[in-house]
Amino acid sequence: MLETRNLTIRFGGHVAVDHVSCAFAPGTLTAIVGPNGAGKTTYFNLISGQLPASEGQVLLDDMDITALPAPLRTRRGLGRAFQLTQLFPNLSVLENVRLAVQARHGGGLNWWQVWRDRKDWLEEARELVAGVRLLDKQAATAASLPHGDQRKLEVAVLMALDPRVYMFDEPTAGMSVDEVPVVLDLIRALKARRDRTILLVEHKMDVVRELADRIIVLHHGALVADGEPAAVIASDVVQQAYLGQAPTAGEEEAA
Ligand SMILES: Nc1ncnc2c1ncn2[C@@H]1O[C@H](COP(=O)(O)OP(=O)(O)OP(=O)(O)O)[C@@H](O)[C@H]1O
Repeated sequence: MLETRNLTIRFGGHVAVDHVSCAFAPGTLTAIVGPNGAGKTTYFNLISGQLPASEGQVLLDDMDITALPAPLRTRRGLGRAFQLTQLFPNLSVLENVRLAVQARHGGGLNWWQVWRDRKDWLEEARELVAGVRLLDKQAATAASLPHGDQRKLEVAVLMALDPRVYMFDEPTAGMSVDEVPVVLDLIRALKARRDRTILLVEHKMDVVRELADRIIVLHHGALVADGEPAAVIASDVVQQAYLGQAPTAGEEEAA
């Protein structure tokens, strides 16, 4: 179980994440939504350790990991897609995924001959590369890929690491229309396993509505709604703070 307690960060006088307390259970996909600047990415950064909390805690299986740097949180099972640093730019698509498979099996990230000979790991890597539709580019270096392909490769690397907590920050942003379903299918398959905690920051409400078991809403850094998707989307707080800001008929007349 991943949990944040009163998690807060201030930038000068600005409170970007404001005492957010929330628990995320395995087998649940939680979408984090909110207007631009609401604090979603900053909340992710606090959970994954990219930013230090001003106040509050991050707990993983009841262990306080607030003081741990990002790599140690990763080692404990927090996995975040879309940190380009995860990729080795000069290695091929297949090698990037193979190294992640190797890391998961405890082989570390050293490029030793002995690990290269593990045909089963190579096969697993190839299946993951096929899953993101990059087999035809398996020999290309990560650096040479167009943006959408790099993001798909990041998903494959994350799947290869198979963390207990998956964090996706706008997974389909910058992807072409034919790439989007590939990534959504993978998230769907992951969700169907029902054994992983999945956090998803996503602006596209149709995606959120379809994938999320639960939605939390951040607004000005604070948690303002939390619950079952249909109810949260219909709630006044979301309609006003996020979705429409559509004035009611009465307000239109008054304006
Ligand atoms: N390193 C930083 N220094 C100063 N202010 C920051 C920093 N990081 C984020 N902020 C501020 O914190 C607030 C929350 O930003 P954040 O990027 O988390 O919002 P968001 O909900 O992810 O927005 P978007 O949907 O546009 O990605 C914003 O006002 C932003 O300017």
